[in-house]
Amino acid sequence: MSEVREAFRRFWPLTRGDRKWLAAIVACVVVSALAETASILLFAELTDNALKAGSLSAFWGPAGAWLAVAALGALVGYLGNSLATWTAERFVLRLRAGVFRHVQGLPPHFFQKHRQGDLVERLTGDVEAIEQMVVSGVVGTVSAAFSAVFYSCAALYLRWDLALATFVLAPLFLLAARRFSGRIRTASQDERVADGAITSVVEESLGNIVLTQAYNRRRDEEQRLDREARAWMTASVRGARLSEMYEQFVEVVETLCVLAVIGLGVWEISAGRMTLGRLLAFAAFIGYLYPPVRNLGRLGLTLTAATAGAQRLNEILDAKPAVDDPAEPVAEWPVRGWVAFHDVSFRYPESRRASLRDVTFTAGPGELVIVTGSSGAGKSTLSKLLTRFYDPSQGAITLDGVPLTDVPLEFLRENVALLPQETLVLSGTIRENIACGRPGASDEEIEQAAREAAAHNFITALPEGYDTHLAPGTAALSGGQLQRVAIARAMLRAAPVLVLDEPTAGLDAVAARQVVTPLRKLMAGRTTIMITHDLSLAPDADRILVVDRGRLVEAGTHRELLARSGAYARLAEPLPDAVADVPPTHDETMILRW
Ligand SMILES: Nc1ncnc2c1ncn2[C@@H]1O[C@H](COP(=O)(O)OP(=O)(O)OP(=O)(O)O)[C@@H](O)[C@H]1O
Repeated sequence: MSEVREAFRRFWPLTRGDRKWLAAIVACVVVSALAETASILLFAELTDNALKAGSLSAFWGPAGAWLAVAALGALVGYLGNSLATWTAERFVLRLRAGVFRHVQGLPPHFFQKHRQGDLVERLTGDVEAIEQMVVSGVVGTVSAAFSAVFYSCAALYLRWDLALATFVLAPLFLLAARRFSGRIRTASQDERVADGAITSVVEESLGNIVLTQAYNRRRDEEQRLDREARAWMTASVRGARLSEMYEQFVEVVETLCVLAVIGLGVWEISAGRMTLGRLLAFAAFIGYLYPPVRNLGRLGLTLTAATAGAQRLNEILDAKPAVDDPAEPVAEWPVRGWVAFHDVSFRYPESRRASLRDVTFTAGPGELVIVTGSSGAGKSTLSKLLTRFYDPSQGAITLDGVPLTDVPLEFLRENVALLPQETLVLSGTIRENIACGRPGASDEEIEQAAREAAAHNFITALPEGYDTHLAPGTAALSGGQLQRVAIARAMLRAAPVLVLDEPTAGLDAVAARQVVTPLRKLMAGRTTIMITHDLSLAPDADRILVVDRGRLVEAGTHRELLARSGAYARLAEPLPDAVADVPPTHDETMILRW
């Protein structure tokens, strides 16, 4: 019960703004129940006065009134149900948007911990389960309670003694619901977890289809899906079996009640204490009473099933963003691009070892600072701190002398552009993919950026040119081409500070060279921090920083560091002194001619 209370405490506030509609829905339900009560009483009158007496003149009055009451009930029922669906969907819309907004602000390690399919399930199935509890559940409970009270009162009004005799069996319904609720909740929780696991397996397998096919992993993937699907089947069958058991048990209790009413009725009629019309009306009230009582019992089950969804959603909502907007942000200013790390140390949440220790360096406008080092040394971590995915555990990072923690997040990310290791593609056309660098950019500006990124020619050679559709994981462009689209996006962003994380990773030598020229254009006049293993641009760098196990072990120019014969010299060993000066290949020449 405390879980239900907790779920309400958290999600009920989301109905703010719609509560007047909830009240209107309940009013519709009350009017419908009243109309139904009136119809039954009119039916009794018709039976006793018109049917039994065979009098047509006694028929018209009650018949007309019954028709009017039925029409009113239908209209109000239609209004109430339409309103209920609209309000419920608005709640789902608001809740899903809120959870999605929250998820979007969560740090990278959250997404490493949660499988995508599971998150999808939480944003769809679990969100709807909460609606079932908070909106439909509340409306359903209030409606069922009102209806139950009306029909009970009507039955008591007709024959209080008979009514009390049949009510004795009512607690059986609630007892049954109580008995089943715990087990139904566990089954529903298992079903949701399994649902998420199935989505995850499908998504992961299809997203990795090349690996699956190339390494003949189809059978393994099928087995993985089969395992999850069987877990889902078991949970789903168990849930359905329990619900069905409950339903059938309730049917038996209902039959028991009906038989009791008929038995008592026959006795009363034979003793001349009741008319047939009254008995039929009484039986109808008792019959109408079952669905609301039954619904009240079932609502208990819905509630327990929904708490499973609420717990899963709470897990997401309780995850905290790693960074927040500053409480007192500095006013925006024309950023020059002075970046400084002051004794920065950083440990990932839930990690025991620091990934960066006492890192200090500066980079100024127009400078290229290359950060290199062995794999796992902490280079990408440095880029995550500079773009404020995380804040340092110790020390500070400043932009033009202002601590990043005082800079509004959106403004920071407008001025510090990141080109991450994996080329990121949005679902949309090439034009939209470039334009997301600066929303609102004109077609001319987009094409100009593409020209500078040496992307214009290959884009216009595509059948649909700039309107070619791209989607994550399915882009029909080469790695080098995608990287140049990303460079065009960064060109358009025109941020004073650039963070390039392995801009040539995954590209072969030719593609890498094709990217170098646009990269140089992109970096011109900006503060660039390039994280890379590829030292072909090292001779151009104003400073090279060598990171090893989280520490800055060397800093200097290419020549200075080579002369020192230390860590950098070992990293650069296989390379000639100035690889960047090699004459262009045939493909490079083609690119330069574009
Ligand atoms: N989310 C995380 N949680 C815990 N530890 C992490 C996380 N991400 C990275 N690390 C650890 O931090 C250290 C530095 O990682 P980082 O990705 O910065 O290395 P890198 O130098 O960029 O490596 P590479 O060149 O292979 O990309 C590694 O030991 C890594 O295991």
